[in-house]
Amino acid sequence: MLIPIEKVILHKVRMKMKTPFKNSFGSVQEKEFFIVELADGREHRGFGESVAFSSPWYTEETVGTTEHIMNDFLVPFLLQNPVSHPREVTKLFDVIRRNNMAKAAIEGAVWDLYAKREGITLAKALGGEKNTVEAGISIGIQPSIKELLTVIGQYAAKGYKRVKIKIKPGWDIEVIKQVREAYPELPIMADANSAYTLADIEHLKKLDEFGLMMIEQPLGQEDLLNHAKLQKEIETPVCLDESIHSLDDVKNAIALGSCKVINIKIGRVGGLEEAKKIHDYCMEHNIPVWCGGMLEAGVGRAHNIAVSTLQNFVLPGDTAGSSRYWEKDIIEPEVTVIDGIINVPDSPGIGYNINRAALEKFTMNKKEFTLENIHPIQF
Ligand SMILES: O=C(O)CCC(=O)C1=CC=C[C@@H](O)[C@@H]1C(=O)O
Ligand SMILES: [Mg+2]
Repeated sequence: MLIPIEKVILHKVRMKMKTPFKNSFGSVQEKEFFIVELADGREHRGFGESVAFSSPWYTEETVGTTEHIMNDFLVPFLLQNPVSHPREVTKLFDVIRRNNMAKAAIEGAVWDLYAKREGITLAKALGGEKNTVEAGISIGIQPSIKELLTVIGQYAAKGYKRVKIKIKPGWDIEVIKQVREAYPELPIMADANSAYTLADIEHLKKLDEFGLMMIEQPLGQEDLLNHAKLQKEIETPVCLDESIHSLDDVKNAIALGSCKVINIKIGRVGGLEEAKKIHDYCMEHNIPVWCGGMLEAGVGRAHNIAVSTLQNFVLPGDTAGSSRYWEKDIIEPEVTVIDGIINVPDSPGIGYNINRAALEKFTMNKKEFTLENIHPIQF
């Protein structure tokens, strides 16, 4: 049976984070994004969240490109071509190259709508089995090592299952050394966001003595070959983030030996269906995966929790609680982390309600699309 989509609403939202998040590229504090709302003409509403940032420092997508691609292509195309299962959306959108974050925002909303219509949780619709997921925390670059140690202490006290520390040249070996000395037992990892090149191999080898769970994306996003060379030389497992946009990228990375761990971000890989395929492939190849974060508000967070219930998400994700970034989230209840654990909600779909008052408060503008008001798309 087709999933009837009568109306698509794109809420353009702006939320201010409690504190800026700083990595090797720069700093984010104001986050603009879209909440995609799909109405089935009955009582069900499906929600998705776009994750691209305002400028193209993480991948090439931005809030502006997401808006253009959703408004002018994806939304009209979906309204014209109803699907009977969310897995068909990936195939439908395949005629449009890349723009994975725009695709994922809409595909995620179709999954939520589908699960709600079926009366099952999104986690179950995806084939997830866990009732709880482990949460890690990602900590941006701090003004000093002393401040970093304090921030880590606060999150360690909350029971987060692992701490990710951002590194870059000049803020790396000494930082990790001091963190390790201060917290000898804490599971820690480092994320470089491509701040190094293969010429830094001897420098990166120095990280081996600190027992890191992994180093995330040390080299450039196109550098699968060099990551393979690096992985052969260092003991610390390499995890790929920015290099992975599809199952094909994962196949290449594993065949080359470029990494031992994969960070799956639903937006970066174009949606939940591709995320699931990557998960399954990694499981067959003994590559553990975890769910990366994009500083999401509640809807995106809920999708991350649902995908993390799949069996091979064996490492804690960047799925912190709502209060990590937001004074007030747009879902209710908010996501809470207790002793590093999130209870997977058991009501249908994403399992959290939209707090309409909060959503309205943060909405800058809203566009509604129906079959009657769109320009037909043909390829
Ligand atoms: O959502 C979170 O809490 C994770 C944040 C995080 O570590 C990242 C988000 C976006 C870009 C990067 O800076 C970084 C990452 O590379 O994983
Ligand atoms: Mg990363």
